Amino acid sequence: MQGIWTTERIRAAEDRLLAVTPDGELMRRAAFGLGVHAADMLAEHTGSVSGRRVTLLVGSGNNGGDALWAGAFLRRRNVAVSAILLKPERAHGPGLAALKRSGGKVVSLEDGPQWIRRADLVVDGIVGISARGPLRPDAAALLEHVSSPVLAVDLPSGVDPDTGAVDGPAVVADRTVTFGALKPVHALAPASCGEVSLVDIGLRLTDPDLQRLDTADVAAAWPMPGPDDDKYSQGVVGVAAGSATYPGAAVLAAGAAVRATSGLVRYAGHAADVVRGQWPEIIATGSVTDAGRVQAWVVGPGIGTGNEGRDVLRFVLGRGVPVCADADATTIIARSPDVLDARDPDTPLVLTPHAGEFERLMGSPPGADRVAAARSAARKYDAVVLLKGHCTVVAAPDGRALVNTPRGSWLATAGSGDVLSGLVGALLASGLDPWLAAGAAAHVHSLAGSLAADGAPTSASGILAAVPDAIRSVRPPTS
Ligand SMILES: NC(=O)C1=CN([C@@H]2O[C@H](COP(=O)(O)OP(=O)(O)OC[C@H]3O[C@@H](n4cnc5c(N)ncnc54)[C@H](O)[C@@H]3O)[C@@H](O)[C@H]2O)[C@H](O)CC1
Ligand SMILES: [K+]
Repeated sequence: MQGIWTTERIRAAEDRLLAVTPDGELMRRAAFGLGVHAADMLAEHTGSVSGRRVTLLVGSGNNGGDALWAGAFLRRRNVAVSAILLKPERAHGPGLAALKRSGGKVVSLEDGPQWIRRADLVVDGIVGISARGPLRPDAAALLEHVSSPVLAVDLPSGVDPDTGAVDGPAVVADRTVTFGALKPVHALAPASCGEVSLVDIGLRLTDPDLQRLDTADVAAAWPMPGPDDDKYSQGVVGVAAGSATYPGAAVLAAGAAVRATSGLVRYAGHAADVVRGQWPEIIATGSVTDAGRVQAWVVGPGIGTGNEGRDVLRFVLGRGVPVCADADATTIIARSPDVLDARDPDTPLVLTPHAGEFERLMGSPPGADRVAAARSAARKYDAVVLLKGHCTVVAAPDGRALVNTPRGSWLATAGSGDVLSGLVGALLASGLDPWLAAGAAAHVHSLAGSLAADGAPTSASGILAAVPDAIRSVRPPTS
């Protein structure tokens, strides 16, 4: 898993490292890596480095210092470097001196726009991990003139470093070069960061505040049949979803469970005939009380929020096996929390709210800090909470949190959540840790969305059809 640390943790680690490192050494390490990436971007976008023009946007802190030192390094490659100082009197002294010594230019804020317009690359050294609030007006005004590729120093200015929230003018970078460790913004604001590269400056951190699954984690977690397996041994999942009026949610959720693993899938509900017709391998019955033994339940998509839906949810919660409560089940829990009394406290529960369902559960929307929001819901309901959004956040009651950085916005389509709930349920039935099950399901769901879309809008059926290829992309067939 990729570790992600808050700016507070990173600053503390930097301070410890600064105490044992020669003055300015850390910054030069960071800036050298930044300079290499800047040259790489020039070559990529213009075909050459020497003779190209780079304009630095320089704030009043060390973020600006990184940019100035990187400019000095670029001068060695015969790049024409000009620096716009947002606060000339507070610009990083040694960095500014280094740039001047190397032949870099300092231009006034007033002349800044023309130097931005003629640049082959703009380097955003306005503000880094000490950013507070939206971008200040003088900095925001400069962004209007940017037409070249943008390289963000540490993080794109104007984006909250710890939440990834953007609530005003902000840099949109083609590439972000960060130093020492990933910050939450790098996983939570992919549209602002562009491609994220990490430069090692010797920072060593443990016990991350946030994590991101990498392919190897998902591959290791995903259950695959072995020589000693049979249809039961990989976990049987029950799906209580849909209705005679709305069978689609049942078909999608149950179908996703079929595609997720090789375990047996049982369906229970009024859409049994339609589900049986679409998925002959599913054992379908009209009622959860007739469904037989399962190792996990998915409940909610399309069951309705009336008494019958509540009875189905109460029954499923009382079975003593992990439950993924999605869609209508989330609304029932929000309206009638006493339904959770049917749940044995040791029974793992995964809630999968989107923002609206979250508001019903918690009484207010997730807000800017979606990791904190998911954690608060996880504590309140003693459940794993998979908070859907452009970036899905999965929080566990014990405080663990992971984020899934999306590949585009292809999942924003009707029925996509039904597919996700089926994937979660199948992984729960396989015995996976519920937090990891939700995270791995979200990872494969996101992959399936981008594979199904392949650059054009897709639908839940397309996402469902792409699940096997998404699994193959993390677990290439061995035989
Ligand atoms: N510690 C090190 O040696 C290393 C630091 N690195 C770089 O340093 C920055 C963090 O630097 P810091 O001086 O703490 O602050 P910033 O440069 O991020 O910004 C401070 C500066 O910016 C102004 N400011 C704050 N909020 C805004 C805003 N919303 N809009 C505009 N301006 C804003 C404020 O006036 C402050 O003075 C870190 O990100 C790295 O880039 C390296 O990592 C190497 C090691
Ligand atoms: K920046």
